[in-house]
Amino acid sequence: MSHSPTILDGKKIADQIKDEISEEVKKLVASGGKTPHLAAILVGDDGASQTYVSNKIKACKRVGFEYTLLNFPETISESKLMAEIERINADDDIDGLIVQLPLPQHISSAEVTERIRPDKDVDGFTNLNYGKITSKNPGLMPATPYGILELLKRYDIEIKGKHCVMVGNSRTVGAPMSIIMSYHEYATVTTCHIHTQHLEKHTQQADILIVATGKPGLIKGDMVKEGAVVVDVGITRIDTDQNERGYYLKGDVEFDEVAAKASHITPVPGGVGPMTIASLLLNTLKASKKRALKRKS
Ligand SMILES: Nc1nc(=O)c2c([nH]1)NC[C@@H]1CN(c3ccc(C(=O)N[C@@H](CCC(=O)O)C(=O)O)cc3)C=[N+]21
Ligand SMILES: [Mg+2]
Repeated sequence: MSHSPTILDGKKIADQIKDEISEEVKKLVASGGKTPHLAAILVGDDGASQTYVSNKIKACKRVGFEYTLLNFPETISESKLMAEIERINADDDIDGLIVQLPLPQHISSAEVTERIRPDKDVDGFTNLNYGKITSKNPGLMPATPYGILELLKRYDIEIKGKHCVMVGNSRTVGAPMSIIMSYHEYATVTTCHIHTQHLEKHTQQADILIVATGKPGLIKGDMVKEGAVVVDVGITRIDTDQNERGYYLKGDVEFDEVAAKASHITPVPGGVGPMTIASLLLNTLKASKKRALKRKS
C-alpha cells in the first residue's frame, strides 16, 4: 500500500538552527565576546568540493561568523599544507579549522587531519575527538552524524530500543554514526558495509535505516520495511543534458520506491547535507566559547 511519508526537511531544520546560532552570536558580541571564526582549507578545484565549501562559507556569513577560506592548488606539497595547518593552529583569532576531503593522492588525509588542534577540529575527525565520542564529556562531535541525530530529534523520532541499520562504515559517517546510535541513543545497531552478505536481509529489519555508501540508488523499495525511517547521506552528481548545470544529484536511496513504504525520509538535496553544515556551525560556536573561557582563566 502506497502512502506519503513525512519528509525530514534538513534544509528547514538547518535554517532554524542557523537562526538560533545567529541570535546567540548577536548576544555574544553585544556583551563584548569574540566573533566565532572558522577557517576552511580547500585543495584543488573539484566542483563538488567547491560547492560544499562555498555552502559552508555562505552559512558563516548568514550567522555572523568570521571566516577565512584558503584554496591551494592540487600540486601543494604535504609539508606546505602541514605548515599552513600549524599556522592556523597557532592563530589565536581562529576557533575552528576544516580541511575539506578528499585530498589529492600524494597527501595523507589521515596525517593532515591529525595535525589539526583537537580544540579547533570542528569536523570532529581527529583521533582525540573520535575517541571522546564514547566519553561522558564528548569533545567536538563528527559533523554529519551529529547533524543526522539532531534531525531525528527535531522530528521527535524515537531511537531508544529501535533497530538502526547503518549501511556504510566510513570513518567520517558510518562508523561514528553506529557508535553514537548504540552508545548514546541506545538503539540496537547493525552496521553493514562492502563485505556484508545479503544486504537486503539486514536493511529489511531496520526501524531506522541510515545509508552512506556513495552508491546512487543502492537501496530499492523491496529492501525497506513498511514504516521505516530512512536517512540518505549519499549525494552523487549524475551527468545529464536536461538542465543548465549538466548534472543532477542522486542519493543512495531510490527515492520514489522507498518513499512509498517509509514513514519518514530525507530528500537529496535538502536533507542531510544542510544538517552537516548546521553541525559544523554548532561545533564552531562551541569551540569559540570554550576558547574564550580558557583565555579568561
Ligand atoms: N573535512 C570535511 N568535512 C565535511 O563535512 C565534508 C568533507 N570534508 N568532504 C565531503 C563531505 C560532504 N559534505 C557535504 C556538505 C554539504 C553538502 C550540501 O550542502 N548539500 C546540499 C546540496 C549541494 C549541491 O548542490 O551539490 C544539499 O544536500 O542540499 C553536501 C555534502 C561535507 N563533507
Ligand atoms: Mg576577529
